[in-house]
Order: sequence, then C-alpha cells, then structure tokens
Amino acid sequence: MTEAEIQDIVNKAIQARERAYTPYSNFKVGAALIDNNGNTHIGANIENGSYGLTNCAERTAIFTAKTQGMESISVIAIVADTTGPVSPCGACRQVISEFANDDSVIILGNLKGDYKILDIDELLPYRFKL
Ligand SMILES: O=c1ccn([C@H]2C[C@H](O)[C@@H](CO)O2)c(=O)[nH]1
Ligand SMILES: [Zn+2]
Repeated sequence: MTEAEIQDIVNKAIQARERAYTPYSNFKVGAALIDNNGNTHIGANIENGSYGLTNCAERTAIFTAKTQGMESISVIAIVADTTGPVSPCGACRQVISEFANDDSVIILGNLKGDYKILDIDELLPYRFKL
C-alpha cells in the first residue's frame, strides 16, 4: 500500500470512531475495512448497559461487511485514542482471522498518526482454525 492509501483508510477509521456509542467506558474505537471486492465498510464500538453485549469496532465493521458481500479482508484499519497503536482484543483477533488471508493488511493506529502494519500471523500467532 502507498502512504496515501494507508492515510485514507486510517482517516476513514478515525471518522467511524465518531459514531461510537460508549456511555460506559468513554473509550471510542473506529474501524474501516476494504473487502476483496474493493468496497469499504466502517464500524465503531457499540456498548450496552449489560456490558457483555458490547460490540467492538472491528467486529461491527466485519459483520457489516460480511452482510454486504465481503468474502475476505483486503485491508482493515483500527484506531483509538491510545498512546501507541491500538491493540485489538482477543475476540476481535479471532474474528479478523476468520475473514483474513495471508495477504490481508492489518493497520493498527491512533489519533496522533502512529501506526503499525501486521499480517494475521503477527496479530494472532498459532491461531485456531478449522
Ligand atoms: O479491540 C477492541 C477492544 C475494545 N473495544 C471497545 C469495547 C469497549 O466499548 C471499549 C472498552 O473496552 O473499547 C473495541 O472496540 N475494540
Ligand atoms: Zn474487540
């Protein structure tokens, strides 16, 4: 990916983050995903008063994308207001793994513009797969 392409998808994740519903943690996360068809999808974390029903930003984006015809993830960018690049939770790593392949580009960022790029083996080593 070019630097401009990286910035573009990270910016979309930053915009998606504004849609987060976080009355309990006040920790907003945004995600933007480009699927194998070249379509872009966004997601934000949606919390719930029962806490455990909270949906993370990455999973919101992935479930939306799958519903709209995604077969695999080409690129996913995830951002939060963290000191370094955001680190996705274990559940989200497993869900990303379900739709990732060896070429999937996973961009972890923050609002300051720090980012790191990983592949799925780096994000979730020795992952469960049927
Ligand atoms: O990978 C993650 C980890 C956490 N969160 C959200 C869930 C919750 O709303 C808030 C605090 O855990 O951050 C995400 O969106 N993605
Ligand atoms: Zn998560």
